[in-house]
Amino acid sequence: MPAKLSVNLNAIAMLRNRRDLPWPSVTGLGRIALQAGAAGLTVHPRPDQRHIRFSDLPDIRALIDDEFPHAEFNMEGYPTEEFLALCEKNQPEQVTLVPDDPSQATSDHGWNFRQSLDVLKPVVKRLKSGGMRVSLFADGDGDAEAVALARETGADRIELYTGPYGGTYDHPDKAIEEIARLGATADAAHAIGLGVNAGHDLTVANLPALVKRIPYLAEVSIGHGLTADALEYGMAETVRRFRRACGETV
Ligand SMILES: CC(=O)[C@@H](O)[C@H](O)COP(=O)(O)O
Ligand SMILES: NCC(=O)COP(=O)(O)O
Repeated sequence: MPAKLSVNLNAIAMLRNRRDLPWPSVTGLGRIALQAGAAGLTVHPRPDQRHIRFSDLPDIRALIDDEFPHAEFNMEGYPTEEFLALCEKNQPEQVTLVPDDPSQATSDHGWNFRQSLDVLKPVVKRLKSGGMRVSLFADGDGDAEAVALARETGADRIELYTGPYGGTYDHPDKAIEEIARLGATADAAHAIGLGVNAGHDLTVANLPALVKRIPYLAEVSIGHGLTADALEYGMAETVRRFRRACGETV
């Protein structure tokens, strides 16, 4: 079963924010991605709104509801009251909780489930009671005990942080090691009924090995590498290339 592709629009929004102008359009590029067969759209509305603005969220919600009712909206963020209220207002199909400090340049680690269990449990319950699926950002370090704790929060899925794997683009031997670690973590999650997503620094080049190792991978959310390719191939053709890399026949 191919992994579903969710296109992250953060980088599009970062480009838009360079000027006080409405282009490139976040919803316009999101529409092209969905028209090309992406399964959904992902955004990470960071507290400083450096790229995705809170005002983008209802526009993306409306795009999916009005034009692509079978697509999914995935919102990522740290569970502050502000972020949780944004989730409850915009009702994404999935919320991906990440342990990011507002000062972080990007997401670069998963949850410490041993330390954060008591924080995550009520948040997961609140979001699920609001009808949203919950995924937790997790390091692909093969720690089965941590995965069991992720399950204990009540979350539906984990999202494997694939940044270290993405960074092995010029070290094939290290890529094999990272795939093994990610696979072990995924297997531990799958064995106890947790769904498995993945994201961060994924590309057309590194996706096939990940999808092959984790055949039950539910979804990959991709923004930086996909946007870079879209500058070269256009968004529609890039989405088709990434869908093929996810195992889809396109
Ligand atoms: C959670 C994750 O790995 C990414 O989706 C994250 O949203 C990237 O954030 P930036 O686009 O702000 O780097
Ligand atoms: N959760 C990962 C994501 O949404 C996009 O990450 P990246 O492809 O921008 O690194």
